[in-house]
Amino acid sequence: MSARNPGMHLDLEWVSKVRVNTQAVLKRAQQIQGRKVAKKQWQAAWLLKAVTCIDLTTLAGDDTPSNVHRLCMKATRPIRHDLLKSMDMHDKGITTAAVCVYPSRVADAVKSLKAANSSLPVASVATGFPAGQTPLKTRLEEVRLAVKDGATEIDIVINRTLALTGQWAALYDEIRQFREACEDAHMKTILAVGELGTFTNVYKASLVSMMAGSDFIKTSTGKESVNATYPIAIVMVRAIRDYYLRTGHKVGFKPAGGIRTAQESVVWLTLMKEELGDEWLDPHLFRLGASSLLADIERQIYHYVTGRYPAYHELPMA
Ligand SMILES: O=C[C@H](O)COP(=O)(O)O
Repeated sequence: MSARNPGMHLDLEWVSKVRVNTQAVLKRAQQIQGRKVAKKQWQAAWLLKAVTCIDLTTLAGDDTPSNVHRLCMKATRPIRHDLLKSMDMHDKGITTAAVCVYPSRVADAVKSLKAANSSLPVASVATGFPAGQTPLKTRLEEVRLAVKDGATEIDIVINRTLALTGQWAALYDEIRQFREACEDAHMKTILAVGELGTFTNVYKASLVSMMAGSDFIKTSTGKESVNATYPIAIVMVRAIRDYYLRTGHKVGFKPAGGIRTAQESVVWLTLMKEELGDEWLDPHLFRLGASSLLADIERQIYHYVTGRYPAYHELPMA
């Protein structure tokens, strides 16, 4: 992770002046999606880069210590060793960026990774994920407990009621409190963009979250009906750019929810490269929140190495 974003005072004048040009955003998103995809070794290199930026996630009601253990093992060895060897990448220490689990499963993940001698970070969603509709006291306690159990990254959800009713000062105060409860754990703030109504609201919520000290802003929980879309990402990364230009603080970006294909991961990397530059093509400033994306990436790498797609049993851990 990079230097933390300390945040700043709430600048309501800046927030109130925000206007987003919807047509321009849609046009830019189309341009980026239309870029020619790199082929062969260039594509394989992009896919390995994407792997290193994944927060490998399981957020299910039926999560158990054993499926969390399996997730952790996959995160430490995301691509089959022989495939990496064929690409001469077997000794590069390729892992995902982190694993991401519910607060009750943090201790399981920490235990599995420790047993595997891995220093991979454990991220935990918190603050009444996914809806955020629990009392503030409970949401704060959840953050503290996840940190106590060993989470070094906390993905908080914002209070959408406050954002939708324009209570930006109250939203800022809540996020500030979450940031304090995180202590040294890095904080990713989930906007749940599919529930914010307008691009202008998404931009305003991004700004307020960064002003309150978020280290990353994240699109979605994966549980809303609209999750990570390219137009919404354009709005959020432009807020990141504007915040950086005004304050000098670099905030990371994490699209999450519904990202399933290797091809999509390349579009996300292209978007980051074109909008924020090469520095944001790194896990300290870019994460892909996904539960099933890695399986498709490994499948495409298998195809690159062998010239054919694998049968199910050939990538059993995918
Ligand atoms: O934060 C990560 C998301 O919840 C993952 O969503 P997904 O299961 O659609 O990949």
